[in-house]
Amino acid sequence: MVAVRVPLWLEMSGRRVLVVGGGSVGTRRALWFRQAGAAVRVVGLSFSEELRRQAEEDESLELVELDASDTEALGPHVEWADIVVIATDNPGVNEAVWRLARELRRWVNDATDAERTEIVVPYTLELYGGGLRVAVTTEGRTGVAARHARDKIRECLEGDRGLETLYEAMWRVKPVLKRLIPRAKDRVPIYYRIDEDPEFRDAVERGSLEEALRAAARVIAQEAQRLGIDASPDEVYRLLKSVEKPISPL
Ligand SMILES: C[C@@]1(CC(=O)O)c2cc3[nH]c(cc4nc(cc5[nH]c(cc(n2)[C@H]1CCC(=O)O)[C@@](C)(CC(=O)O)[C@@H]5CCC(=O)O)C(CC(=O)O)=C4CCC(=O)O)c(CCC(=O)O)c3CC(=O)O
Ligand SMILES: NC(=O)C1=CN([C@@H]2O[C@H](COP(=O)(O)OP(=O)(O)OC[C@H]3O[C@@H](n4cnc5c(N)ncnc54)[C@H](O)[C@@H]3O)[C@@H](O)[C@H]2O)C=CC1
Repeated sequence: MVAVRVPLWLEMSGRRVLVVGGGSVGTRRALWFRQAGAAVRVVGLSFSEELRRQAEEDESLELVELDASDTEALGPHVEWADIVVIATDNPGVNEAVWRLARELRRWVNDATDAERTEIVVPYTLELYGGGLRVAVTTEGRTGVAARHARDKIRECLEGDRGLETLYEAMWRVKPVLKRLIPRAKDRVPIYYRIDEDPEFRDAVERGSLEEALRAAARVIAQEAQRLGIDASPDEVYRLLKSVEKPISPL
């Protein structure tokens, strides 16, 4: 396995995940992918109480009783999936499933072997109702250190009012700029003009969202006018205020 994996955020709705093993790890992974919107099928000799309960009320969570060492029976389930999660407590079975999934060119998340897993599930935290998310991993070298790092990052970010104000101001700026300034080449430098504007910075540092939005509106109107696009600071401010929150938390 290569040493450096590429960090990515994946949209999982419309995707299918096969989890092999219905114990505590299989349960965690199944619910994690299910929560992210994937259809999940769990194959195992037995299933946790939690999986059974959840599967009863969720038609996108399916439980199939099957011996995964029977690769002929498992084949169609692997073919059905985009991602195969390996999570049984039998190393021989895990190895066989890994081979089969690789043969069929499915992405593999091997929860039982950090070296050979293709997809790593990191330690995560969410701020601002899921608007800002952080993922930390040691790629299986030591989860304990990754967990501590995650908790330290949380402590550092949670108390930062300036960062929260910056986030709250800037998610409103993006759709307004996209609407007002059609060309990306013209638009992109404006994000930095706003970020560097002394009044904007001062308002952000003091945690004043209203003043930050006023300053952003002034910079945007100024830059728009320079490009021959007519927009007053008051109009831009109203546009900024009317932007709807871009995400709904998981
Ligand atoms: C590679 C990876 C798998 C992947 O990416 O799929 C991996 C691999 C392995 N972990 C093992 C053990 C444990 N993992 C946990 C917990 C979590 N482990 C998670 C991720 C990852 N674990 C990925 C890399 C993460 C990184 O390094 O940054 C979390 C974040 C997500 C989740 O699992 O849902 C979840 C956090 C839950 C939370 O805190 O919320 C606990 C604690 C517990 O279970 O409560 C233990 C037992 C105690 C211990 O060992 O620390 C073993 C067996 C070791 C052995 O046999 O000795 C292997 C296999 C191996 O090492 O080969
Ligand atoms: N990545 C992680 O965070 C962690 C990974 N692990 C690894 O995950 C493995 C599983 O751990 P747990 O879920 O706690 O074990 P568990 O004992 O709770 O569950 C094992 C599951 O595997 C299933 N299984 C066993 N043989 C099977 C077969 N032939 N076909 C189909 N299903 C089969 C069982 O039915 C059961 O549902 C551990 O052995 C360890 O290697 C363990 C802890 C954390």
